[in-house]
Amino acid sequence: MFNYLSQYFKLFVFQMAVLKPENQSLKKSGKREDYLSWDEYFMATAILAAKRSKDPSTQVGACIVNDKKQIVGVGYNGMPRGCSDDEFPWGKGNADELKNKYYYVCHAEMNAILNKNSAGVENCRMYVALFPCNECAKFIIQSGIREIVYMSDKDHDKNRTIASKRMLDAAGVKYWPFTPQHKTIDIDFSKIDWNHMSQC
Ligand SMILES: O=c1ccn([C@H]2C[C@H](O)[C@@H](COP(=O)(O)O)O2)c(=O)[nH]1
Ligand SMILES: [Zn+2]
Repeated sequence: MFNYLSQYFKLFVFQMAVLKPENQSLKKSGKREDYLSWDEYFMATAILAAKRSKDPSTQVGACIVNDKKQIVGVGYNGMPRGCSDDEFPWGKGNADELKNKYYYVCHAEMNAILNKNSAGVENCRMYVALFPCNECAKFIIQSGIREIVYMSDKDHDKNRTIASKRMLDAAGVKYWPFTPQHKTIDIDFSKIDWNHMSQC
C-alpha cells in the first residue's frame, strides 16, 4: 500500500514540475480564450449571408472553404440577377405555380458555387444553414465539393432531401450536423469601441 502511494506521489510531483509550467506559459501568452472555432466562423459566415435573403419563410446561406481554411465562395437564396426582388414572387401558397417563388429563386448552395473566387471548389467543404436539396446535391457533387456541414435538417422527411442523401452517399460526399461551442455570437455595432476595436 505504501509503495503504491509513494508511486502515486512521485507521479503527482512529476506532473506539477514538468507539465504545469508548460500549461501556465500557455495562459501567460495573454491569448483570448473566447475566440471562435473555425467551424463556428464558417457557419456564422453562412448564417450572416442568409441574412441577405429576401425569402420571408426560409433564409439559407452557404460558405465554401478550402483545405487552407480560405473562404472560396459565399451565397444565399435569392432571385437571379436582373430578376427584381420586388417583382418576382416570394410566396408559396398560390395555386398558380408561376406565382410562387420556387421556379425562380436561386438556392444558396448554387449561388455559393457560382460566386466562387479565383480558387476552385474541388475538394472543398461547404457550410450550409439547411441540408441541401436534390438539385443542390447535384451541383455539389459535380463541382467536386467533398464535405457538407449543415445546421438544419428540417426537410429530412421530404423526398428532395431523401434523394439528395442518396446521391451524396453514392458519390461519397460526407455530411454531418454542425455542433457549436458558443450558443450565441454577438455582433452589436453599437457596442463596438471603434477607437480600440474591441467589444465594450
Ligand atoms: O437546398 C436548398 C433548399 C432550399 N433553399 C431555399 C429555396 C427557398 O428560397 C427556401 C425554401 O423555402 P420554403 O418556404 O422553406 O419551402 O430555401 C436553398 O437555398 N437551398
Ligand atoms: Zn437546393
